[in-house]
Amino acid sequence: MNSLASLRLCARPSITRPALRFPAFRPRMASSFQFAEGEDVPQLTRDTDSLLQQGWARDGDGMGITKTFHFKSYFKAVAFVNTIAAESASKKHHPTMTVRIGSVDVHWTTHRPRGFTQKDVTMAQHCDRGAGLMGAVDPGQAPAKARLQRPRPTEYPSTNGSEGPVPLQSPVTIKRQSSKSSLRNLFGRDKSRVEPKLDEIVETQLPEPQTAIFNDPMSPSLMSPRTIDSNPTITSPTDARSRTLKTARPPPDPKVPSQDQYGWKPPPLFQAYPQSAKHDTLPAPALSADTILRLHATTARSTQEDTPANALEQDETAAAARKKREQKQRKHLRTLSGTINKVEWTQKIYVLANVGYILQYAGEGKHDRLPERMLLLGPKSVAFASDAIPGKHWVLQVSHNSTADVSSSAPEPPKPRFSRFGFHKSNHRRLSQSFLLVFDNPEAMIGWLVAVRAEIEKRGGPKLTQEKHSDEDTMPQLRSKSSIRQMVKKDPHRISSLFLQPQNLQLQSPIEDDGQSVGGATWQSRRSSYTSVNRRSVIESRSGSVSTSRTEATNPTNGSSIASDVRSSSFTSSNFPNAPPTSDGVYRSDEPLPEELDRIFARSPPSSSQGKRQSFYKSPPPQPPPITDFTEIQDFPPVPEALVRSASPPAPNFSVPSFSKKFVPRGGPTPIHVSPPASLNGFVRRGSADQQLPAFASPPQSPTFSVASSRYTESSDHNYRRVLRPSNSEDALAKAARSAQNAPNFSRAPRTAPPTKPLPDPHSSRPLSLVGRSGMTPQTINEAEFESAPAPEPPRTKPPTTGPDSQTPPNMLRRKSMPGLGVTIGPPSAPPPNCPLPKLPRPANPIPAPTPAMVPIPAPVSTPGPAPVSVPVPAPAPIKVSAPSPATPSNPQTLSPWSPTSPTERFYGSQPVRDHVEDRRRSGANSGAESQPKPASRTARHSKLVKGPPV
Ligand SMILES: C[C@H](O)[C@H](O)[C@H]1CNC2=NC(N)=NC(=O)C2=N1
Repeated sequence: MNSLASLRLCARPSITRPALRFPAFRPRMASSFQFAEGEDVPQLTRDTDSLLQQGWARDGDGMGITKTFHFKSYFKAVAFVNTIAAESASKKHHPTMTVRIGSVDVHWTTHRPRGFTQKDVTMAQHCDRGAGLMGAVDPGQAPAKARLQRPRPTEYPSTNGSEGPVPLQSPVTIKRQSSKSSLRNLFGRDKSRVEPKLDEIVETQLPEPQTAIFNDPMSPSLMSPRTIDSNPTITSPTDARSRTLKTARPPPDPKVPSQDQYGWKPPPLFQAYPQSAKHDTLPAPALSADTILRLHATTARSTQEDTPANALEQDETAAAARKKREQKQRKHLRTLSGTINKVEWTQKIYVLANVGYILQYAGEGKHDRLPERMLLLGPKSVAFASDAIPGKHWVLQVSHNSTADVSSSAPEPPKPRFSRFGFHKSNHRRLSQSFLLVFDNPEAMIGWLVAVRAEIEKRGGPKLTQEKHSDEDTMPQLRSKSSIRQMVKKDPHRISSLFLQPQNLQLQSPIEDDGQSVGGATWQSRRSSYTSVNRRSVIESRSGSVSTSRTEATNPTNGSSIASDVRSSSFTSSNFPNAPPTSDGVYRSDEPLPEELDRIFARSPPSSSQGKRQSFYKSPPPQPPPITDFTEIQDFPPVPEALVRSASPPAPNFSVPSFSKKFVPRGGPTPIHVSPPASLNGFVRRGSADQQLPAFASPPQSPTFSVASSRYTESSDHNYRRVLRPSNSEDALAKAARSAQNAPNFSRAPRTAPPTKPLPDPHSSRPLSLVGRSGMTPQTINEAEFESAPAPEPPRTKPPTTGPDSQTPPNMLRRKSMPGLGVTIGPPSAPPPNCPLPKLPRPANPIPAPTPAMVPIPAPVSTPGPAPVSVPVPAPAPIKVSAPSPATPSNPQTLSPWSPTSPTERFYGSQPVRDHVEDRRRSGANSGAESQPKPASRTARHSKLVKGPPV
């Protein structure tokens, strides 16, 4: 392609005027600019002057600004253009760019209102930054060389052939269009091409990958959902080169861990940017996410081992043993957390390539540095808020369950592209990895969560539940989510160290964790369940979004009872896609939500079988088309939902709602609002069987919290609490509460808890929903997992909930995580609703304790259904949990621990919020689920969802 073509690809409007000539005369004074109306002239003048000093020049009419950026290669120029194009799309402000072999002319002006604006300034500044990242050079350096050294764009042997230059968009297209043969050809070509490229690269210092990488990588990556771990070495250009060479010569060895195995090469940073749907520079612990998760998992496992016994131990007698175990686990967790904290933190650049993979680059280095790590998103991939890193409240975990997730236990419907293309299955499994993206604020995390889930959904993963866009709650939701996490962690005491572990467990668990979660008797298990729950909740949150829509529908049923309730209910519904069924009345089929259902399915499955993650990932969706899935979902729904709910119920819900809202906007792709309703409807339609789900959903509704950020919290909390307590989290909740009180240190839990309220469940709010959402396969939960899960839960209070239902075990696992959630927020479980949970319920039982948080919600619902069953039981516990979370807000003690720092805390810490929370608690305590007034409305909903079963 020629430069113009490439430009066109990138820049929409302005492309038309490719040849803007930068004005010969470039006034150095901003005063000569014609600013558009409404601009802050003084500020704009200052900014403009600054730009003029950075090489920008006023355009001919003074209504715009121009600058030419120089690059050593055409590709770099294109990469730069793509970077700008991405930002333009994001900011909805587009430049006119002219791409030349070694340079790019950029012109910024505002068409409406006509004139020069702050937007132009901002974008121009972005250009300067992007140029730096892309390796812009001085005018004299690149052009000539580039031309001489590099073949013209048209000449480039792109993998595709002609389109070498346009790596950005091609990937997606390629994926879809490409067939095995085409892919292979591409790869083959790449290799052959490698040498030439290498030369170029060497010269330019660009990684060979550029051409090849782009083309190949993208398509391959697209093709394969697997996670690829690029060797650290890859990072260095040199390494990359060597790799390239190696790659090119010998076909990829399946055994070799290198990227080659996967059939594609990682793109250098500058190439990745243009393709990025999202990118951020984030702090990362020295320990890899996998390592962290493993640590947690290990702990969890140990816990799980105990789990079996735990299930039995649920009895008071067992309590002592549990405590001991928990203590041990806690120690482990603490150690882990300590380790993590001690580790050095470095800046990493994370790029979510629109091709479907997440790339991690060193924070610093050459523009063409290769990714250190890569994770290919696929239907089995899961994204959710994680507590894996102690002290970090806004951690997005993205895991690819190659093996464990879906494939192992549940049905992996579609093995997407890899199988098709003949990728090495072995690699798949090997690849499963996780990313832990540490954000400093919920918004950022959510943004990523939404984006990642959208990518997962694109790849056949569970559909993202579109969450309602309640403008209002967005912030609260997020906060609430965070609070949820905190809740979970703190509640359990575990929070500090435990937080990490659980998550890890969960993360790891997907594959292995499941067992853990299942068996996880002690803390870890619980925590893991917690985590899972949270995650689930996150996932659910999306579903929650769906549920939100449900909520609306629900509202009708409930009537005007309480707005907050409604929200909560909606959350619940969202959380418990399935829930609707249970609630029957609650969810109305008003809105058909095929998509949601599908999503739910996908999600629900996770809940069903494997621990948390799987449940998350299980999202059956991947395989089955949304609608189609629907049908399937119906089959699975009960279980999956239950699982989902149980798993993430409490937290997820909460988080989901809030997230959903937030997500929706960001997540553009998946409209939260719409889907939720559908899911609800679908659930409803599904029939009573799903009720369980609904029940869960309702708990998840904890979203109410989010909704209620103000009011919601209370009402939702109450509900959640009620529900949750009974179901999973009783133990967890109780513990959580304790922890909250005892462990002010656990800033997270406390913090998160409060915030969560706003949305669904403060506890789980953000992460969970988010997490849950990503496509979990709907796989049916492994019974084993469930069982194991239950065990863990028992240790905590949850066991009761889960214990009751052997079925719930799967849920239990989730619940484990959920317990925490539950603790934090009653309803977490609800979130999962989106996913049609296949068979979560029973397994959950074992995990009762863990699930609590989530379980609570589910429990009620689940009672009826398998997965949900666990939920019901937990209800009591959840309540406690919720109480704790609420406590945070209401209870100074709790609060102090949690929130001191986080915004969420502030939010919840606010007197009004606290009051609400306390009220909820009180009401919850009193009525448990239904009795209280405000709660009543909520309760009613819950009752719909939850009541039937558990209560
Ligand atoms: C609706 C949309 O946001 C507007 O048309 C945007 C698109 N991109 C734009 N880009 C530029 N450069 N100026 C504009 O006024 C503008 N308007």
